[in-house]
Amino acid sequence: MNAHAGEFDHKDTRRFKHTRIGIWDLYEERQSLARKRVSSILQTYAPIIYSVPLLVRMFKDVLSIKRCSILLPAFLVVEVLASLIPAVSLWYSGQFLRLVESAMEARTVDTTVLVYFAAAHVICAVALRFLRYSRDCITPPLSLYIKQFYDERTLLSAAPLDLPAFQTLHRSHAAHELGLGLAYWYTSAIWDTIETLTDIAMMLIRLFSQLLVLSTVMWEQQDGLLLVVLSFLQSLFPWDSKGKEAVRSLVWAATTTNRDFICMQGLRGLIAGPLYRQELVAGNLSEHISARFREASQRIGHDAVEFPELRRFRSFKDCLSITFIIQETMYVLPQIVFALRVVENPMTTPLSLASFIFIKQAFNPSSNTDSSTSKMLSTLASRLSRTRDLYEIENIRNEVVDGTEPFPENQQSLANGISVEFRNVSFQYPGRDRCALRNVSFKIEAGQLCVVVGVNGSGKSTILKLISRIYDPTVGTILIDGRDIKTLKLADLRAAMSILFQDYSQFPLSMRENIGLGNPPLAHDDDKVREAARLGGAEDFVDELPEGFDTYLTRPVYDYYGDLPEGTTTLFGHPVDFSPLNLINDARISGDLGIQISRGQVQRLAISRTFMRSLVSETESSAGMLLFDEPSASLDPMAEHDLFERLRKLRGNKTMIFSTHRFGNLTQHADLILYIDETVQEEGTHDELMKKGGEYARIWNLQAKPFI
Ligand SMILES: Nc1ncnc2c1ncn2[C@@H]1O[C@H](COP(=O)(O)OP(=O)(O)OP(=O)(O)O)[C@@H](O)[C@H]1O
Repeated sequence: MNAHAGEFDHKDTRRFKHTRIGIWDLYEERQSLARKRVSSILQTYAPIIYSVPLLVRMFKDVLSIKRCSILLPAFLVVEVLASLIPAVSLWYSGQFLRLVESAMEARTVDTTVLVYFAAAHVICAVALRFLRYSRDCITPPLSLYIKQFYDERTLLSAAPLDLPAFQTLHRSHAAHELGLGLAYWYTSAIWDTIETLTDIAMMLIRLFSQLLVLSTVMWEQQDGLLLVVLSFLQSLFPWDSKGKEAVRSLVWAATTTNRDFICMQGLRGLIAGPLYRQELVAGNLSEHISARFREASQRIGHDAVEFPELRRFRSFKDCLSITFIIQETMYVLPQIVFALRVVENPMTTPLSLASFIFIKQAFNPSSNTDSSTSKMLSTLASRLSRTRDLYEIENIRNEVVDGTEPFPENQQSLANGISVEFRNVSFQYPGRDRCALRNVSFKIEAGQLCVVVGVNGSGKSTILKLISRIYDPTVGTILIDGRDIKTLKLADLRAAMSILFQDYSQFPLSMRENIGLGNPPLAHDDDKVREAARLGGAEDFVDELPEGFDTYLTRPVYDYYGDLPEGTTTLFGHPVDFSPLNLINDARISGDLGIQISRGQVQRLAISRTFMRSLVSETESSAGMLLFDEPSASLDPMAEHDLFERLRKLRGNKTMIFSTHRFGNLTQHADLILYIDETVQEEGTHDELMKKGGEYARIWNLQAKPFI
């Protein structure tokens, strides 16, 4: 779609026409018939016209790559020469045609000239082969360097994005592709665009040079030029409508609100996604899903398809419209003109039949690939849009604005903890109507142990996310050591605290790196990594893994295999068995070979990462505040008990904030308990809140009851 975000207001019925196509709602910009025709041509060439600045930027960037500054011009020179050769060849064919015509009239032929033409033809053919060979030599390194350059550049642009910006990116069109990781194939868009652009440019050079040659050759023939121009125009514009969609406006969008179709797509994703398979099998869900899918599909009927399919199917009838019939006629226009002129002047044929056939052949769809022109252009449109997406990533700005003041002023002060104060803070997640936090105020003094408790969805995690500035409050102020959090440099703020999120993840890296990333400056220090693993309770199980700390649980690289599946035999009877390759991997890097760790072990790994930052690096970079969001959710009671013991012993005077809905282990040691439900409902120590007999006391008693 060519409309930019914000311009497309489908509710504006004066500008946009709404059509229902099966389950899809199509919104198209209204256009007059004349505009529609222009627009159909524009639609074909518009991607190039609109993208000129983007293309200039892209070529500049590519030329700035060291080796490409030579390879790209060389590639273009070879391409230009190769596309001029058909014109040279055509010139000789024209001369040859004249020779034959005069030979037929005079009944004699000059053999020297004949040999000269034959030799010229052979030289053209050899030169063309040589140029194609040169192109094949230049293309692989050129495309490789370009891909590598953009691969790195995209990764570097996406890496510093904060969470809101990244989520915005994910909601956008680009993210759909980006979701596949900053995939290598995605960055190939640049090379694909260059290749398609070159193909189109060369096709135009070929056509124009042939036009020039033909005009010269046909100059003296009465209707020669007219027929040359008519045939040329056919080649230039995508008049042919065979199998193509009906003309549509440049600005359009299609959406569906059909719940059955949406559900069907969801079920498709559920079946395809490796993440869900375990639960599908365990929950015996396959039959249910199949039945749901069939039910929904039957309800929708034949319209249960993606929009382009449905649109193509429906637009068959458009192919019978008057416009399309006129277009078809355009194809045979040169023949009609030729026939009419012959009928008009039967005695003095304005153009010989041989010349006419010659012109037709010069613009023959199969020899000039003009039938694929529109296909090339539509391919270019999609490639350009991928290229634009790629550049868009660089333009995305972080939503959490960096502060300017260093923090803390004195690094030693971190050892005594950091204070946090919320003043009338409210927060609404982007796209949500409801507040996750409403008018929250509290103060946690430096060095205090604070436990935030509350039921599911009460806003506990959100408090921690605001303290670490994953998001900024919608209203209100947060003070860190008495200073507005927004004024502090983000890097300093985050270095001064360590946070373990509830939705921690296991990175697709080795165990060592999974832990080491908690504190990158110390990641190379094996002793520190091991110590962090011990404190986080991960050391024992990591040691038992096949490669110990070098083990990868998920292999981040895919292997590629031939087309014959494992277990079959080749034509010569050799069994196809890829297991030796697996063994190589087994020795080097395990991943995806059946190694799985439990959820609790993944949590221990994440805790070890937090320890790496907060406790191991006492001297190098000390964190003054430790934030833990449900750190023991997947731990067994022993592990939970040990973890809290270790944490309390190691924390010294640092501020520690826990979020939990399990009250027992921690709350009794807390200096401050915040009972949250959208806002602070109760506040105090365990004894104070028990005495108060409010909601905290009620839930505590509820949890303690089975043990008393
Ligand atoms: N990324 C998000 N986008 C939109 N809404 C969110 C997001 N994260 C949380 N919410 C919503 O904000 C509210 C508070 O969520 P929060 O995660 O802070 O609760 P919690 O008390 O930590 O819950 P739990 O005990 O289940 O972890 C909930 O209604 C939740 O649905």
